[in-house]
Amino acid sequence: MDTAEFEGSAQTLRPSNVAGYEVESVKNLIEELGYQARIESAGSSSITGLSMDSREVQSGDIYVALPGARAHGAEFAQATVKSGASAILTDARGAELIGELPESIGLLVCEDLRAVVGPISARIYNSQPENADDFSLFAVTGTNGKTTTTYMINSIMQSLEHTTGLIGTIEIVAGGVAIPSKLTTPESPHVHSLLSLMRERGITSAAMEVSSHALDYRRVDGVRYSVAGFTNLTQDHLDLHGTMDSYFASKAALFTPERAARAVILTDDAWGTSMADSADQAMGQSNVVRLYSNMGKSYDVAPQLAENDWALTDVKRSGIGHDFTVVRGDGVTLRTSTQLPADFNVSNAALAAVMVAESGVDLEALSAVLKRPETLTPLVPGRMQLIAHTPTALVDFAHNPDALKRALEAVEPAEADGRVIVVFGATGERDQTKRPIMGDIAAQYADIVIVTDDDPHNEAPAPIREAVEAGARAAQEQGARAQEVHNIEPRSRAIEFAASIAGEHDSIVVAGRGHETAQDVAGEDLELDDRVEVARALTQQGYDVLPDYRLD
Ligand SMILES: CC(=O)N[C@H]1[C@@H](OP(=O)(O)OP(=O)(O)OC[C@H]2O[C@@H](n3ccc(=O)[nH]c3=O)[C@H](O)[C@@H]2O)O[C@H](CO)[C@@H](O)[C@@H]1O[C@H](C)C(=O)N[C@@H](C)C(=O)N[C@H](CCC(=O)O)C(=O)O
Ligand SMILES: Nc1ncnc2c1ncn2[C@@H]1O[C@H](COP(=O)(O)OP(=O)(O)OP(=O)(O)O)[C@@H](O)[C@H]1O
Repeated sequence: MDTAEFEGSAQTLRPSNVAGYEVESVKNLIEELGYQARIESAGSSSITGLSMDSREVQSGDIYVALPGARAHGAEFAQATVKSGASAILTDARGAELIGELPESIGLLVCEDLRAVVGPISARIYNSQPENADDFSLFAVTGTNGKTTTTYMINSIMQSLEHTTGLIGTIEIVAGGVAIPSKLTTPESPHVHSLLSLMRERGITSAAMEVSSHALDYRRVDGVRYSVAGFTNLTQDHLDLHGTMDSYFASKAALFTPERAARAVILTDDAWGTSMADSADQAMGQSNVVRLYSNMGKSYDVAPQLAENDWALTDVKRSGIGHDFTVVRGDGVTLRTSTQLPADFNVSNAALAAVMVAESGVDLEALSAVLKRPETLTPLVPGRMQLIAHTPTALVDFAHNPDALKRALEAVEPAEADGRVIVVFGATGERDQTKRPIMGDIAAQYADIVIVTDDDPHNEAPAPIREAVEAGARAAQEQGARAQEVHNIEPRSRAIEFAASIAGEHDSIVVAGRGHETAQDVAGEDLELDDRVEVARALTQQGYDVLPDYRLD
């Protein structure tokens, strides 16, 4: 693989084999999709790319000027002419805003812009050629576990000798080469250009995180996954979705025949069951697979399984992880293990294994690679990432109530005098209702609660901390476990404090920021890597840390 050719970001990289399109053919495609479009000006330049952001327009692009929450994309259309745009696709209001355009630039008007931009991107970039079954494309959605599960799928597919791609929160990787990106799920023009680029470079399997934002903003329209998986649904992102029901509806949109050939749904609670029922209705029962994982714990009595459903059994603690088996209703059995800590990683690993099994790979080959302990133990940066053994110190990305609870449960010290110490905060300008709830959970599952800043963004940090602290103190008053609740900023000092009070038998969890290396405070990115801070603070206290984090 030629790494030099990947220089650029998900926002700028384009496949090379792109046929040109005329404005007329884009109009025809919109009509084929069942929407209306009208040509204001045919223009004279061929369309070879697509962009939804004026700042990313490249020569030959059709610029899709959308109305947004803050601006109308049409306000930036004139700038795209200078960047070499061939045409502009906008709505009637956008067409008015744009004003005069040079004759060579096409202008197409349609009122359903978000609905058409994905399929148009798919066509322009030919991202999923018809009858091409040589590419396995996996999608994972759910509140928590998307990144971890996609890393696990990626690792399995690599073990099966595929050249793989990964698209998600931490990074986009194509054939081992990282491509910088801004979003968990990039905008649809980027998704389609990346998929096409991956095909061009000989990649045969990709795993992708699909956020609820992506489904709401139609970033994966025009993509059809071989297998789509669901992890779980718990409180998060209510600032966008308003209610859990509407959050559920956003996620359910992935499990439709247009978007996925097959679905694997973790069915551990009422949301999982509803998701599987909804998928049954949309995709037909034979294409929907239920996976019963009992939240990552062994079933004493395995549930009654339909022929194509799976269940987790025989979970046994092994090192910091677990050995386990997944069994299908028809008797197929896969025994495997993961060394990533926590019950939820057993669920994630089971989901990854079953999604790959359901993608049509050879089950004997799969069974063989799953026997290797490393297959389901990829390094997932900032997810339950161990920094030191004594005391146990982990950096984790838990930034919502369920993840925090389950991360804290997973680090319960083995020794009677061991305590759980948690350092965390809440993000500014996001779901405010989470703040006291996370404080409450911390006080219930930790002995020492240290509230600090997460990414305040443009919100004042002190009131965010106070809201979290109030939740912890209220729980404490009701007899929760926490002996102490502290409110300390900045985050590095909170981590230092945790290290300074930690005894050898304690567990420290620094939660919320995971792999992130910059903290957004009032629009300024301050350098901050929890893993480095934890290592530094523990080293100062005379504790040893894992080799990757030893200071020179
Ligand atoms: C809340 C949210 O998701 N907003 C998305 C939305 O923005 P918006 O409606 O406010 O757009 P706007 O700023 O009014 O601009 C309108 C249009 O003008 C364009 N524009 C704007 C300025 C300019 O100079 N030139 C230009 O072309 C914009 O690209 C946009 O198309 O539409 C834009 C274009 O489609 C998205 O880029 C933008 O995502 C922003 C960047 C974002 O940060 N989204 C986050 C919250 C997100 O999607 N996160 C999820 C993960 C969540 C999780 O699981 O934690 C993700 O998948 O990453
Ligand atoms: N299956 C799970 N159930 C509950 N919590 C989980 C699960 N898997 C991971 N977590 C917790 O959620 C955090 C985020 O995990 P991960 O990054 O894999 O999920 P994600 O869905 O990609 O999250 P995000 O969309 O916020 O990036 C982890 O650090 C861990 O605390």
